[in-house]
Amino acid sequence: MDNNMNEKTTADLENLRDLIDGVDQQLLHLLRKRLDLVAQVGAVKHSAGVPIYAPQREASMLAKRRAEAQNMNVSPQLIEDILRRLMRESYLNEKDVGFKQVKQDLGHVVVVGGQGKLGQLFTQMLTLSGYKVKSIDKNDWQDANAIFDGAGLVIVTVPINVTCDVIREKLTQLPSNCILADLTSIKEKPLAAMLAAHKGPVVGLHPMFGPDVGSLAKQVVVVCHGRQPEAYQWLLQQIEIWGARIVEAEAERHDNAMQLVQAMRHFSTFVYGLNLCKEEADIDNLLQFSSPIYRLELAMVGRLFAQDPELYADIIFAQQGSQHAISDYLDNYRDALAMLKSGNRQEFVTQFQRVAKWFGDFAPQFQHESRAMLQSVNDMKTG
Ligand SMILES: C=C(O[C@@H]1C=C(C(=O)O)C=C[C@H]1O)C(=O)O
Repeated sequence: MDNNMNEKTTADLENLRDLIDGVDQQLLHLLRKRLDLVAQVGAVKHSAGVPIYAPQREASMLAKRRAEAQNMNVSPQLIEDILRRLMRESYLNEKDVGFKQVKQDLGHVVVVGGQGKLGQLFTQMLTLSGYKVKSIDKNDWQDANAIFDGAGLVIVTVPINVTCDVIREKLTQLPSNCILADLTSIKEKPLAAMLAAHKGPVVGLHPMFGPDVGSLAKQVVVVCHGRQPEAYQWLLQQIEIWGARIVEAEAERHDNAMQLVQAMRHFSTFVYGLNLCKEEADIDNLLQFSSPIYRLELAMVGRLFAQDPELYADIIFAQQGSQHAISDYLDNYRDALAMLKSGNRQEFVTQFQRVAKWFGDFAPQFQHESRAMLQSVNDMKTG
């Protein structure tokens, strides 16, 4: 009765609500119990070196709970949603006990760009796995010799536009058995620069996530092999123990995909924001009228502008090829606009059907996936 003073109520309603409060409190105790068990799982995994994320266990557990829910006349989707949310919590909690250290006799790790957000994330994950990590950043190069001496792994994670220069100018004297890796979101040029600068093991990595993920469970790390894969196999295993999936790719193909997945995507988001700004759209007002999908879209656009412009400039300006992808988009936009201006409604329907056919089974799959997202956006609403 504390905060629902203004909402209409009756004695019957209050009685039922007390019972619901009791059930929710029991749920809370069960959650505590589950978290404690998960913490024990985390400790066992830590000593056994078992990955934090166990997809087969999850699938079989979900299938059983869904079947049981059905028998109890509970929506299977409800229990699945709840368990998925709980599993997300598990990944975070399992992380607290640390991770098994795959490579015991490495020497230390140097993170070049250790002050950056991704550098900090990898430093944290490596430290949680028992490695000694030293960081070197813009202003520390006078201490370089001491920092690199005895390093077993050097990870470069500096802005894209200086990555190759840093590799070429600073990383030519590494110990010969040291692994040289980078985390840049383009792969061809940094990989070539690393292979030229260093004669030992080389690997290109691209973590396909931002530094705010919390846990690496289910995230993807792209690997482009450079030289002596047997020497850095342990690193890939270590990343898998953190919960991520390793996807091998050829550098040129990866970079081509990034023109669409990153440069084009972020650029069109940027233009969307620019347009809202120039049109002096009233965001408060738009939100008042927003459908869940608009809210989600605005969130995806707005979150870009909460981040570092340099990072996105880097991604968008990194590859010449991105300009072609973006120009093609503009051409298609222009053609579509001409179709609209000419009032050719039939042509719109025809093109729509063409795209739908091209999406094929992905269209209904994406509709299903996005339904869950839209519902949770709606759940987030308060007043
Ligand atoms: C708890 C575990 O770790 C993860 C979390 C799970 C959960 O919270 O139920 C299930 C599988 C794993 O992805 C486990 O392996 O059992």
